[in-house]
Amino acid sequence: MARRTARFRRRGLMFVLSSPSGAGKTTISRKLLEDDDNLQLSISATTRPKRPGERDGIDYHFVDHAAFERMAQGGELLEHAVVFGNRYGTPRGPVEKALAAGRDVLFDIDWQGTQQVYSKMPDDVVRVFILPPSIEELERRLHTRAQDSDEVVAQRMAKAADEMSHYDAYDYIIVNEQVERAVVEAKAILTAERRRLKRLIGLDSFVKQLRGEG
Ligand SMILES: Nc1ncnc2c1ncn2[C@@H]1O[C@H](COP(=O)(O)OP(=O)(O)OP(=O)(O)O)[C@@H](O)[C@H]1O
Ligand SMILES: Nc1nc2c(ncn2[C@@H]2O[C@H](COP(=O)(O)O)[C@@H](O)[C@H]2O)c(=O)[nH]1
Repeated sequence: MARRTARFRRRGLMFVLSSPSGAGKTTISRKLLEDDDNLQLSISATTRPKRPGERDGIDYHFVDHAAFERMAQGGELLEHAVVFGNRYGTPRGPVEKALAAGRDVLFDIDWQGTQQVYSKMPDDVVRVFILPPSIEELERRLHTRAQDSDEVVAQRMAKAADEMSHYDAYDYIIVNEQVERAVVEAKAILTAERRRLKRLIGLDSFVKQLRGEG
């Protein structure tokens, strides 16, 4: 007798990482994306100047102020905020398309953006806040990244305490001491959130089939 393979689908989720600048969001994100075919990065638009090694359309969509304003006014951004004096925003189209196709989307956005996406799509958003092991280590990381001037590093350190004050608006906290450990923890959260009952579509008929009712 042929085996019947009952199937059910899942709506994609929005996996949001926030932290003070330099705590390790980009590092952790890259490792998550490397190992996970069902996860894609939301590529933000920003008016910030490109850092050495950054590529347009891969790390960010680098746009001027007029283009950013057009996107914001035209409703093309799911959220947007001013961070460290530059504008950042999440293009809406790729996110909606991915979620509908059951793909998960990873966001590296600040607390203001997290608040906006959560208020619009609370059932789809999983919020993770990354803390550094100490404030001294955070400063060391910003300096060793060697991509920002001392002035920019000082500006980011001055904002770190304010950023961290928003930790309690998140669902999960990861202290990024050892990057491998932090990645394991982020993967565990993602795996568990993917199995949440509320994200599964058509489970009812699968269970009916299992119960011999289908
Ligand atoms: N666990 C860790 N131990 C040591 N260094 C780390 C660790 N995690 C990240 N780093 C290093 O710290 C620096 C900052 O990390 P990263 O760029 O990932 O931070 P970020 O949170 O994305 O910052 P931003 O918000 O400014 O984009 C990088 O040079 C990275 O290699
Ligand atoms: N609200 C949003 N914040 C964003 C977005 N993209 C990035 N960010 C945050 O900005 C700071 C600085 O990033 P950097 O790359 O200039 O170091 C960091 O906290 C990011 O998480 C966005 O689309 N919306």
